[in-house]
Amino acid sequence: MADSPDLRPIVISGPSGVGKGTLIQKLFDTHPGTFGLTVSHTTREPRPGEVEGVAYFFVSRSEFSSLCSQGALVEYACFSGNYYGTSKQAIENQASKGLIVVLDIEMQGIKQMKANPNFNARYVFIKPPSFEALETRLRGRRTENEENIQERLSQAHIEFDYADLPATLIRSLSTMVLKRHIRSLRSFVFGSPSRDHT
Ligand SMILES: Nc1ncnc2c1ncn2[C@@H]1O[C@H](COP(=O)(O)OP(=O)(O)OP(=O)(O)O)[C@@H](O)[C@H]1O
Repeated sequence: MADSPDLRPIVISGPSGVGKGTLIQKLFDTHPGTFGLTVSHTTREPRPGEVEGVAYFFVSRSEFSSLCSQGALVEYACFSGNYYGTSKQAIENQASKGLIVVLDIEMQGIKQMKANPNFNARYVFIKPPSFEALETRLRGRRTENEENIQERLSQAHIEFDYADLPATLIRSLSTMVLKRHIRSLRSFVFGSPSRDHT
């Protein structure tokens, strides 16, 4: 009898411009019907044409906060004042169809996932052949202005350092970061400092 397939999610991370999107597209193109993407939750307003449950699950800040405190999200982050997160349910929806979920997650999200002992995934960090190659790829994409490119390159140094840390140290740092995240989300949503000093 054949072994059952390993359906643990594959979590891809790496500095901006390294080629994560390109790689994921290639995975889907070369192995149709094998991989799946998840629909994220967000507190941002839907844009015209965006369909609930297709582009995102659109929720209020307090709904997002309760998802968080119920442990329903495996990771979340705030960009431009809006929260975005990946739910366990979204992953399970794809896994129940026999698909391997592929997630493209930035460093803060990786820290949260690694701090969660109930989230079992395979982590892949994509490194460029050199820092110069990363800069060439970022510039070659022609989607960013100079300020943006510099920001992304300095963030890349932080991500390389993180990726090179031993796994045990990453786990303990991640737990601390996760607790801090939950506290700041609570005070952002409810407008008062948290009394949780865990
Ligand atoms: N293996 C590769 N060798 C050289 N160039 C590559 C490689 N993979 C991707 N590229 C090019 O690098 C640029 C960045 O790729 P891509 O947009 O996939 O990066 P990304 O990691 O998804 O970035 P972001 O996190 O900012 O979305 C693109 O122009 C792409 O064509």
